[in-house]
Amino acid sequence: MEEEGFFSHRLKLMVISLLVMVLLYKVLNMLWWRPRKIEQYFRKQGIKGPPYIFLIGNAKEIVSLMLKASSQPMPLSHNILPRVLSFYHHWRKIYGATFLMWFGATVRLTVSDPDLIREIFTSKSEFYEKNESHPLIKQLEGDGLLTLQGNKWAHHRKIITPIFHMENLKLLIPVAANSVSDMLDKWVAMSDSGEVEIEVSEWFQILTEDIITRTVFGSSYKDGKVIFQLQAQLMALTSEAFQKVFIPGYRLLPTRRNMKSWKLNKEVKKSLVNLIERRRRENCCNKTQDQVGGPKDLLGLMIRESWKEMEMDSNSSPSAKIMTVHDMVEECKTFFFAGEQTTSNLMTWATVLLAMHPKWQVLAREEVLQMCGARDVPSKDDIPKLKTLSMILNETLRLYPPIVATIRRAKADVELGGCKIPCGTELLIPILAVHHDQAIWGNDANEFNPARFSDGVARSANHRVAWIPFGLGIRTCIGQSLAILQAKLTLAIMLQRFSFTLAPHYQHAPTVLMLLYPQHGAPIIFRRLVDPMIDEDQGF
Ligand code: HEM
Repeated sequence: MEEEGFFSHRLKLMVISLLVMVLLYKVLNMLWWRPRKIEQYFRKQGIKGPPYIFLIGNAKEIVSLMLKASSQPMPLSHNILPRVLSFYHHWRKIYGATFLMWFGATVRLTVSDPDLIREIFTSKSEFYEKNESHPLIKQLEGDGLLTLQGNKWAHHRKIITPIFHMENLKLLIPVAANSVSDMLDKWVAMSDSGEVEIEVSEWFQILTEDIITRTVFGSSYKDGKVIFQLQAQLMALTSEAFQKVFIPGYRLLPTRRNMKSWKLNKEVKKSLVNLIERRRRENCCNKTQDQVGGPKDLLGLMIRESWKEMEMDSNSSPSAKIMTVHDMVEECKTFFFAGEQTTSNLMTWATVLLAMHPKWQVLAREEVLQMCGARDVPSKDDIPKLKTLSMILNETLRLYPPIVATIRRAKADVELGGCKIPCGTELLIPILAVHHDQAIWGNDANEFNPARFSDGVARSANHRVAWIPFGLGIRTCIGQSLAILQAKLTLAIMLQRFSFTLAPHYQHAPTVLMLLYPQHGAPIIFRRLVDPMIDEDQGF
């Protein structure tokens, strides 16, 4: 008996030791042997990069390069790549444009050749997928269009697309113009002797919050506004956390900030569920309610679709896809995340650029005055005719794209530009670097020259895949027409009422924290144009 117990004890010990050894092998393989093997695999193909460091990869060097670059403002130049993507700029000089780098034990290959970018996003897109976001961002972005994959993504995209049809967006113009006018009236009220200094990035954020809220909630705008104000607080808290050095698992600890975030997150979800349930009940009593008048909104479309799907489901196929309340909640969060700060950043940089380049400001104002006069807000028919403004926005998105890079992951072993890429490799596409590449845009790649877009985007550079601020292929930005419409409307009304210059204490410091933003704000001096027709003639 005793002998039997002794053997079973030894057996247990052996099994435990074996399990520990297997675990150790797996950990070492993941954190050491596999990265080394991948490094060698790429080196044999002529692709090098900064060496992998156990566990952290190149994170320490990336953080230190980024901190050094953002420690001081830069001259008033648009050569912002060395400051904004300092690690990319640094290693590209050493290893060439295609190099390997490590985020922890995850390998990333940089790809900036437009032919290869086209392959990844369009001709061979079935071999690539979106990667998982940073855990902090994951809780903000919602499990909606941005992150969904496969059939569920295609189903949601089909339901949501009608919101962004031009005919629908045009219906938003009167309310959007009212919001812009209200904002500018406040600036006038704040101005002493016709002049006022405005931190535009803050004001534009409030403005875009408003239009996104209308796009998402439509007739439930007021309730939606309260919810999105909470979501905005959550986003500010996450930005703060994002600036701290990332410690794995830290976000799970009950710190004061984490607890506040959890509470806000819960409140947002609960309020969205309540709002959706209420609207469903209303629609149930009057299913046509959302169809009369007003633009289509995200919530209305999703609820209507879920009714249709439920009817279909009860009649026929039990496998029909149904959009659940949870799906709707996640899509609302996604829209706020994807649409709010991106658009306000575009408007901020466009205003800064027009303040830096008065010649283009005058040209843009002349066009607005010619199309709509000095007082009338631009109508749905005027907006497409504002060609100079379109060129200015395209050039702004080229030089200062709100999203400076994107990532795809190889779903299988693939070949790209003659290079063999193992399954799981992440590809980093530095949109900002493509947009500033002299080989693509010519010697004036770092100059502000909207005229390069005078014959349209397709002819602005020597490659058709050179301008990609909204991404490319089937996962291209669904909200781009809304963003451009809002930016055009806002700038047009602003140009009608004010001339503007950089505040003397403006510091040029583009930096990236999720999106590209002005590190020290964007203070602009606005001067009221009493009669823009006359002021224009006098050369303002
Ligand atoms: C200037 C403003 C904007 C910029 C620069 C921008 C940029 C982008 C980019 C680069 C992508 C593709 C990301 C990738 O492929 O990895 C994207 C996707 C997306 N954007 Fe935008 N965006 C803007 C405004 C908006 C607005 C206003 C909305 C919504 C109201 C929006 C909603 C989305 C959504 C839902 C996706 C995911 C589409 C999909 O995968 O099907 N964006 N955006």
